[in-house]
Parts: sequence; structure tokens; C-alpha cells
Amino acid sequence: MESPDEPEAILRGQAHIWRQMFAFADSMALKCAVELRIPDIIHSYGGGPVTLAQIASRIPAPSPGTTYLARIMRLLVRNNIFSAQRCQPDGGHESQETLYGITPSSRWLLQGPGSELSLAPLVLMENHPWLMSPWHCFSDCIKTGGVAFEMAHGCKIWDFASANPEFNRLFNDGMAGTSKILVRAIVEGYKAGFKSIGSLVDVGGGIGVTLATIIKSFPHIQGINFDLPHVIATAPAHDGITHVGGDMFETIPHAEAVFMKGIMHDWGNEDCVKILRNCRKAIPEKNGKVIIADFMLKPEGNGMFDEIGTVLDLVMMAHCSGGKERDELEWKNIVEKGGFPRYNIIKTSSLLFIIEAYPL
Ligand SMILES: C[S@@+](CC[C@H](N)C(=O)[O-])C[C@H]1O[C@@H](n2cnc3c(N)ncnc32)[C@H](O)[C@@H]1O
Repeated sequence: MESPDEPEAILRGQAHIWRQMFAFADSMALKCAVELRIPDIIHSYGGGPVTLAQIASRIPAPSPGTTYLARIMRLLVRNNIFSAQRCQPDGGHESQETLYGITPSSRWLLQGPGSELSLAPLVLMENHPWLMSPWHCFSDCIKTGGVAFEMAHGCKIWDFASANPEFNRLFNDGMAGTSKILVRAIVEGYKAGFKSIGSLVDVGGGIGVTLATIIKSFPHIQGINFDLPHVIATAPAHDGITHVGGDMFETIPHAEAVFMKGIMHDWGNEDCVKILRNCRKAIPEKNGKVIIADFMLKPEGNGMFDEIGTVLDLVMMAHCSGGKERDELEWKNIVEKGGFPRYNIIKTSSLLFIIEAYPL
């Protein structure tokens, strides 16, 4: 094995820091491609191969800068977001032309036809300066114990959303887009669990996309979508769903079961226990249950979604007050303290796990 003091290892360490220092270039190039809808443009040509000129011709601008575009594409090809092959135009020998294509990754970035399941809204949301600025506050947070989002914006994320309709839309669209992907896996992985429920309240359900997807598969369920009033105010009507505005720290509408996706990881342990206790009051003692769909941290794991866990944990640190990802033991502790001594953990085919918790 190479010693860490070998000149080669030291040089490789330096190269590694260069790459890490500019890791944001990857997400900024990705964001640029999504903003310009490059995946959709290539998809409209049957997924490629397409020339740079063909891509540029579909960008809505009088004369798009193709030299900039080529450089963005070069990095995205290197990151396997797009594929590239070289060809010689007209059989000539002087210059080679690059032809671009879609990859299994860029399929997840479509926003037009074929985009039913898309991560594009989340790319735009997470990389917006509003959500990027708290990342600059981590060292101050460590020194003072403050909350990054509050340091950057002077208020909690939910109050910022309430006061800023554009951020509210950006956030809700990002959540709703991702939900379509994750809920498909939840519905698939928890069929028997949903079949036995007559009514379900989705706590922090956003604009109702998650619950609408569940109810499409299980139309016998009466759904209540519950979120803060400013979110409910923008929620479209969905068949089989009643929207209710309120605060989960006050009271939660009654139903046979409570569903919560991506809620617990927004909050610290004490707040989670408060929410779970209110969930317990909202469901029948006998046969009631809480269905938590959230991430399960496995920092050393080598599963497909394990690596993103430590990153998502910092996303929670950047945006939420006390939010964090949890490993199995941490989940056990808050679920039990919240009044649910019995629970099962079910893995889905997405990055989320289901924790099905019972009051008895
Ligand atoms: C991370 S989002 C998850 C949205 C949705 N469950 C999903 O997975 O797409 C958290 C949601 O919790 C809602 N929320 C935050 N504080 C709340 C409160 N006190 N009562 C009810 N909902 C709240 C937010 O408005 C937001 O819609």
C-alpha cells in the first residue's frame, strides 16, 4: 500500500483538494442545464446524438453563446450527466464535432414531455441563492450555536416561505416534484399497510401531491392534507382530499392513520417528540398508526443512496432549525419517546424508509 508521505500520494491529495474546492461547479453546471432545459432539448431529438448548434438553436435567446455552452457541456459530460461522441463533420479531417446524448442521469432532469418523474424542480430549488446562502454560515453556527437559515435570512424557513410567495412556490414545486418519485416507491413498498386504512391525514403534506398519489392507488381512503395556512392557500383541489390549514405543534386533524413524509428530519428530537405526541392524539389508540417516510442514515453503508445521507444531513442543517438525518437507534429513541413503543421499519426502492409506528 502507498504510504501517505509518498510524493505521489501528497500530489494526489492536492488534486483532491482542487476538486473539492470547486465541487459547487458541478451543481452550478447542472442548474444551468436545467434552466436552459438542455435535457428536454436533447430528448426532443430522440435523446441524441445532437450537435451543439442543434442544442443552441432551441435555447430561447437571439444568439446563445455556444462557446460558453460547449464548456458547460464538457463538464457535464465528464460528470456523466450527458453522453458525448466525437465525429468528423462532412467526412472532413480538420475539426471534430461533439454529438451529445441523454444518459440515465439526465432522464431525471426532464421538464417537458416524458418528465412525469423529474428532479428538475428540486435542482432549481436547492441551488437557488435563497437556499445556498445559509451554507455559508456553518462555521458561525458551530461557533455560536445559531441556525444557518436564520443567520442568512433573519427568520425560520417556514416564516420566510409565508412572507415570500415566490420562495413558497419554488419550495412547494421542489417538494411536489420529488414527491411524485418517492411516493411511487412508497405506494409500491407499503401496499398492505395502505389497504387496511380508511382515513389518512398527511401532516406537512405540502400542496397535496403526495396524498393525491396515494389515494389514486387506494381510492377507498379518505384523505386530509394538512399543512401551514400559507401552503394550503396555494394547494390545488385533488379528488378524495380535504385540505386543512393549521399548525402540527398545536393540533392534528383526526384520522385512522397519520402519514408524514420528510417532516421529522426537518426538526430536532424534542420537536419530533412533540409532533409525535400530537399524532398519537389524532389517531385511535386501537389500530391507529403513524407512517413516517423519511431517510435512514447509514454513514458507513455502501447502498445506492447511503452516500447522499451525510449530504442530506447537512441540507437539513442549512435549512431547518434542529433538522437532521437519523440512524436506526436515533429513530427508535424519538419514536418511543413520542408514545409509540411498537414499530416496523420497511425499506422502499427509493431513498426513503417507512417507519410504521403503533401506540400499543
Ligand atoms: C420538507 S417539507 C415536506 C413536504 C411534503 N411532506 C413532501 O414530502 O413533499 C415540510 C412541510 O412541513 C410543513 N410545515 C412546517 N411547519 C409546519 C407546522 N408547524 N404545521 C404543519 N405543517 C408544517 C411545511 O410547510 C412543508 O410543507
